[in-house]
Amino acid sequence: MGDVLELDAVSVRRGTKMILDDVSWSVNEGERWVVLGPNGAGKTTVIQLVSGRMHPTSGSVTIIGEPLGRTDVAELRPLIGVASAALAHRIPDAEKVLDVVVTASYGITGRWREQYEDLDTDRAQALLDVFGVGHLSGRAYGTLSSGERKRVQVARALMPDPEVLLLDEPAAGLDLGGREELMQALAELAGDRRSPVMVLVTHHVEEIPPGFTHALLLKEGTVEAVGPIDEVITPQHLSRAFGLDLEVERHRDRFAARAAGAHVGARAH
Ligand SMILES: Nc1ncnc2c1ncn2[C@@H]1O[C@H](COP(=O)(O)OP(=O)(O)OP(=O)(O)O)[C@@H](O)[C@H]1O
Repeated sequence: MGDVLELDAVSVRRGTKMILDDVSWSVNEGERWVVLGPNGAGKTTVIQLVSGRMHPTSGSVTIIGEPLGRTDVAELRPLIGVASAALAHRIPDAEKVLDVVVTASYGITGRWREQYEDLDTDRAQALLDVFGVGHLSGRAYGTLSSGERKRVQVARALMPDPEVLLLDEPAAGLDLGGREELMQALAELAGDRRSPVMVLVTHHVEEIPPGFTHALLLKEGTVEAVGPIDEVITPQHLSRAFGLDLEVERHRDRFAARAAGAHVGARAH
């Protein structure tokens, strides 16, 4: 099977700063990837490249078999669903939740005069239902909690039935309940073979949903480790990437990490 996404020796430079330095990565059909690394490691830059929103300074990017630079990105965009804080900021507060999702068929935010087929509204409602926010479809987006908004954003990203789903920190800012509900919904999505290829960016191993198969671990714009998730999410690799001695546990399908030697009650009074 061919690569769905590929970075080949990609570097991105801004001024004198190398944001990505010789990064190679390939994503195949059926895979669910987590892109992990500390602040500033280059995770969002990777997402911008593979969503066709940025070109590399050197190296090549291939998106769904099409080389970036020799392809009309406008044609590729509907094939790539993205949920990110940057895109979420563009959703008007007054927009009805159903419309937030339905407008994604046309790659726009803000419903204005477009006519939608019943089929589209039915699909949007079904996606909201899958993420447990179907009962909010008539509400204004601005009235939702951040957890509810995150789920609406993922439903929106899935609306055009993309071949790739890119999720940039989908659990950021959620409380424990909100995070766990989102993890469950993403785990179900990851476990469904009809789902698109998934790439999820996070700083936290606790935010990797069950069913994710591979990981790309970045450190200061370079690849610290890449491959099957069990080979990448190890104390050695995470300690090097985050620059401190870490312990990593795996319980069933979830990971947890903490500083080595950190024990409850260890703080002196
Ligand atoms: N236009 C720019 N000019 C200079 N530096 C930039 C520019 N855009 C991004 N950077 C820097 O590139 C680095 C990588 O940014 P990126 O947003 O990809 O990291 P990240 O891993 O997503 O970080 P975070 O976890 O904090 O969101 C950061 O140090 C950032 O400051």
